Amino acid sequence: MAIVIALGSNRAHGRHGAPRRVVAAALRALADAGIAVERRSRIHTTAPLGPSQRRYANAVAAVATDLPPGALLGLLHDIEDDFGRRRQRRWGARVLDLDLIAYHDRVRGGPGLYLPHPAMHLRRFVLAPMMEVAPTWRHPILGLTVRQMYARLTARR
Ligand SMILES: Nc1nc2c(c(=O)[nH]1)N=C(CO)CN2
Repeated sequence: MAIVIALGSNRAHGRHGAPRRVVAAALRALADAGIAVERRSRIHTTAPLGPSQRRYANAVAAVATDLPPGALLGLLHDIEDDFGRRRQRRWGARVLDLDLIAYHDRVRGGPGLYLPHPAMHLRRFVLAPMMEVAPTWRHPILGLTVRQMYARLTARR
């Protein structure tokens, strides 16, 4: 069981600085917002998926909170806004992206929030850091652990 948030940045922030520092500051912002960060991965530098040319800083956090998923997502959006994220360009360079990846074994099919995150099992930049914080979490639809999903992704290439 785990509530997992993925953090990503590939654009510097005026005050916080480079993407790695943005991610570190965002982890602190979660704690400041009352979200207890139980485990956090190290900050990975990852090749961009999609059109952006810039590398990302990515991390995941396993958190504890009494907030239900929708309220937690709202809080994540508030933190993104505090970091000056602009929402217009899909998959453009971004200061801070916070995704709710998993909420224990909750399954939810939108609108606005899908659980688990529908692409999590295909994204190395989510699964590699998740291996550090929740390798035994099991995907409630696929029936696979993080370790198994990561192995499948790695075997493909
Ligand atoms: N490596 C990497 N690539 C991405 C990422 C990300 O966080 N890391 N986020 C995206 C939009 O959500 C698009 N591409």
